[in-house]
Amino acid sequence: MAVQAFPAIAAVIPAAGVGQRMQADKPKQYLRLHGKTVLEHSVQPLLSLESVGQLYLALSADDPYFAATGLTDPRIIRVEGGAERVHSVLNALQHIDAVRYPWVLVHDAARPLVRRADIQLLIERCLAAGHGGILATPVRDTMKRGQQQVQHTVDRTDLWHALTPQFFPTALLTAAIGGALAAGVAVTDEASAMEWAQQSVLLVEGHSDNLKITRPADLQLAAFYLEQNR
Ligand SMILES: Nc1ccn([C@@H]2O[C@H](COP(=O)(O)OP(=O)(O)OP(=O)(O)O)[C@@H](O)[C@H]2O)c(=O)n1
Ligand SMILES: C[C@](O)(CO)[C@H](O)COP(=O)(O)O
Repeated sequence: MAVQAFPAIAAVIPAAGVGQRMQADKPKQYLRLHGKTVLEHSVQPLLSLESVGQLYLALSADDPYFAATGLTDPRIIRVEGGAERVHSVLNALQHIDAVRYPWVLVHDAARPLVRRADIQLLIERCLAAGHGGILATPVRDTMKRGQQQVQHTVDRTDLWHALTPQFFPTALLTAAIGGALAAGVAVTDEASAMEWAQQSVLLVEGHSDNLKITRPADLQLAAFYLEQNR
């Protein structure tokens, strides 16, 4: 029996989106990428961690695609998604026994290139710090705010792209998301809710190829990255 290096961890995969920006004939998490669905690629690195005891997959109630994936790991528990990503995540969190699984990883189904090593680094850094955190990459371009015209340049000092997974104490995160939603706060990632709850959030630099499949060109880019010796 291998010694468990980390405490028991639950994982949540929000996978109930329709992928409107992808303009595809099915939700982007079910598009094929190197012989597997995007979802399978996104889930595999989390399932490869012995410390992940349960993986909650938030799917649309009428999802007709999941059954055809190769995802049969007994740790996978299907739950119903919600109107927005945050509702899918919260519904999954509310199924977790936070005593048995005191920590939770939340990872987008649309991020198929996440590296196992980056997930392990996130967990190690957060456990050492004693609070949660996120994988992120520093912004490299000059950033502008505006619509048709530039309003102004945004100072990019200490500016990061938030990625996933995001890793937090289960009970704290569940309470923070519920509170932030009740307060009318826009919660587009788990860290937004933890910031609202005035909890510390660690920034852990991950690889910039951990992209979110969002628009059509992203799938080709993901395939290109997979062909590199990563
Ligand atoms: N109601 C929703 C909306 C999104 N997601 C998931 O949240 C992740 C990130 O969201 P996003 O990239 O915005 O996916 P979609 O909402 O599907 O994309 P779009 O906004 O283009 O429709 C995806 O894995 C998506 O499946 C979810 O579980 N439940
Ligand atoms: C959670 C996330 O991937 C972090 O960057 C991002 O906020 C998801 O945003 P989306 O609009 O739901 O794609």
